[in-house]
Amino acid sequence: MKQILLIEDDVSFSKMLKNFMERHQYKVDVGYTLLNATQLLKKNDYDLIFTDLRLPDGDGIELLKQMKEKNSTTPIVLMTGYAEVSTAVRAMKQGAFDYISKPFNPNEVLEVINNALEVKDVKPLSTTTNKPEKKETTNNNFVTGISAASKSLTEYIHLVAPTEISVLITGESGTGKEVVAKNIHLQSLRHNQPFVAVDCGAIPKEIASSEFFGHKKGSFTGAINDKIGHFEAANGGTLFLDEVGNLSYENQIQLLRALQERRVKPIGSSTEIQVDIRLITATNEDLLDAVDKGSFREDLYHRLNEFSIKVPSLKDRNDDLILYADFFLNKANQQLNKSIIGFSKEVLTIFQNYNWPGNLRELSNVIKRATLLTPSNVIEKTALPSELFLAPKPKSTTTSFSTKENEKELIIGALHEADNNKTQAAKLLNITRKTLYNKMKLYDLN
Ligand SMILES: Nc1ncnc2c1ncn2[C@@H]1O[C@H](COP(=O)(O)OP(=O)(O)OP(=O)(O)O)[C@@H](O)[C@H]1O
Repeated sequence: MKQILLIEDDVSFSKMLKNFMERHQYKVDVGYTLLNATQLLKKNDYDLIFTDLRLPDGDGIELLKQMKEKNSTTPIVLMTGYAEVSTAVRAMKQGAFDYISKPFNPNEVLEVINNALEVKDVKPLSTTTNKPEKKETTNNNFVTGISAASKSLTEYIHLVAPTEISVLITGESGTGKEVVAKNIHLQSLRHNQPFVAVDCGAIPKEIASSEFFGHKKGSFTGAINDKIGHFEAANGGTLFLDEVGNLSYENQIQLLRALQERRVKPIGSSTEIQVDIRLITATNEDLLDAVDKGSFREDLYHRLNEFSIKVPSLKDRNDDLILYADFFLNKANQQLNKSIIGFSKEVLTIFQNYNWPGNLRELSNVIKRATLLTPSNVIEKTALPSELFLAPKPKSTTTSFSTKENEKELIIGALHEADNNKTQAAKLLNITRKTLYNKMKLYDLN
């Protein structure tokens, strides 16, 4: 049985991790401090060391140095917080086998352990040839963020997924609306049934009904075969209509009818087909505004919007940025067959200061391009497109908050940016919540 030394000062977390590892047939000793770990290492031989980066009496890097001095071949995996990823990257250069960022999921832990033990069995690490390869540690395609905005998003997904409620997902372009829709499907009772995603913005209105409901061969010029429509294809599962605001008025009527009757009739057919679908829609437009203007039917709007979820913009998920960057880097490494291990400090600062108007899609593209352009194992500023550092994010925290003239505007701006969340707005303004309340009272902003 392989033996792991787990070094973690958080007692309940280490207990949980130990139990998990033991359930997977590893023998685990726990050290709560660096001293504790050193004593255990004197007494026992371990196949793998899994250590927190920060320990009460030192850090994982010190342990790395000690092991190196002893010419140890035991792979070391560091557990880090997201803000410490660049330190972990430095540690890997000094010989750590891998790092894993908290919070991590069980599959990631297993994958890292397997990778490390595999390398130990096949090719013991030596102190001179310790150029570790960063392995993909993320198993699925959904990263659950750690920011407050991401946490409430995850909570909403969990809440609504197991129901049959129609969900309207809103949010800027590239925030991950389709990924959220897929996730709702995967967490629903319909997860073994089809998930059919349709981009309504890409369907010309003349052929929309044939796309949605299908057609019979010969029913119109160009109908050379029978075609199954999206409703029928999604039968039993989930139909996801993206950019739903782009549907023509006529298509909206057809959609509403299909949703009310739960039956569709392919063009040219005389028989109706019963369909059982769960509907999820998404839009980056203000649909209520479209309802007001009369371009979107109010009855359809209410039908689609039994529950709505707003996917936060990347600029409002600052705490998640490094986590997503790391995820996209792993993905790009795999796609481009590279093994870049991280970003320079300067690049991370540029990422934090940029506004990301294209959200996660833009971040993913920037990282893929940079991965392609980077010849070394760390992404530097030179691999980034210049718009990232020529247009820094306006920071409401700095500037002239103390000057009375614009104080009120800054507060309004921060409240708006934080979706009226006072705690978050206070954070943006770098003042306490109490000060924010006082100032709101002063400026009559209640
Ligand atoms: N939670 C997530 N974890 C990992 N990757 C994500 C996540 N959310 C989004 N992405 C990635 O970000 C990119 C944009 O996501 P998606 O296409 O779902 O955005 P969208 O809001 O539907 O965009 P649009 O409004 O343009 O249709 C995709 O590459 C997707 O894989």
